[in-house]
Amino acid sequence: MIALTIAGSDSGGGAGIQADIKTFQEHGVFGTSALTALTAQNTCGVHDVMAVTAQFLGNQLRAVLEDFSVKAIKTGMLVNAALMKEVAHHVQTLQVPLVVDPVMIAKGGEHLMEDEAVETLRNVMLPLATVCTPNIPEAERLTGKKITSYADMKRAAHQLLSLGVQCVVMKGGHLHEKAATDYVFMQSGEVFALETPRIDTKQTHGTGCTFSAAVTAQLAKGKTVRQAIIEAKKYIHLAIAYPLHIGHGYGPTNHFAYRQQLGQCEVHYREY
Ligand SMILES: Nc1ncnc2c1ncn2[C@@H]1O[C@H](COP(=O)(O)OP(=O)(O)O)[C@@H](O)[C@H]1O
Ligand SMILES: Cc1ncc(COP(=O)(O)O)c(N)n1
Repeated sequence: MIALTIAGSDSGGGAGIQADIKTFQEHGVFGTSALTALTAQNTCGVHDVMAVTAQFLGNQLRAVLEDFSVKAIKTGMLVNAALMKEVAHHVQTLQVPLVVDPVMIAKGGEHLMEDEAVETLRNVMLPLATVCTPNIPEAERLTGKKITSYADMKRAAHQLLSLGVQCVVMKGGHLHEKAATDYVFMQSGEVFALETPRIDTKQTHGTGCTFSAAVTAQLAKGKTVRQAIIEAKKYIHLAIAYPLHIGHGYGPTNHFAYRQQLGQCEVHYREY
């Protein structure tokens, strides 16, 4: 099985392309990549960003897509509107699931996407997405409305579904302090919540990338969207629950924890 990640490089190895490829590998999926940017980054912050040109991104995508039978694709840090349009140009005719993680701001507050690119992310990338995985601030930015309750989240999800996204995973951790709950809204009208205990930790660098890469790996293996999201939730929970304790800031998650069976993870599933 082969998956493709289109994202930025994190020199610290916990987020971005590095997190994606490690996650693919841990799921038994061969990872290919197209880089949108290099970041000089560690667990303490992002020190510098160098974006590639749209032409160079296009060359990487062509090289990968003309040689490999890619079964699922994810996008992470896309930087600017020109790179988003280049990605859309290459993926829009492919009949493979696309996971769009709308990466905007790093945990340390540094911008990973130009502000004005939000419109292109919404109008060009989201209509192509099988799954979109915003956290609350990203969903607020995409919809232009504040989210402080389940009702707000539902309204925002429906706004995103109306753009053509097949499934919206609202990472609602920001609303429920005691649990890490994600709310899943499907184009079919199905809604369910996935809940795991919230781990009290600072070692959350790359959680969003890792979660969306796990969804992508599962889709590449032929799992349904629902199965992929549930398995990814287990993967990210274990990666957070058994940290590596490396770096001096917000440490990375443990990409090995799931395959090495370091612990159990019960995902509490609730239908709405
Ligand atoms: N402290 C935590 N304990 C358990 N799960 C968490 C914790 N923080 C985040 N998660 C889970 O990790 C996944 C990624 O979410 P999140 O950290 O909100 O993404 P992002 O990096 O985009 O902000 C979600 O499934 C979320 O529920
Ligand atoms: C290259 C790159 N891409 C994405 C993120 C966001 O990380 P997170 O998964 O913690 O939101 C990051 N810090 N660096």
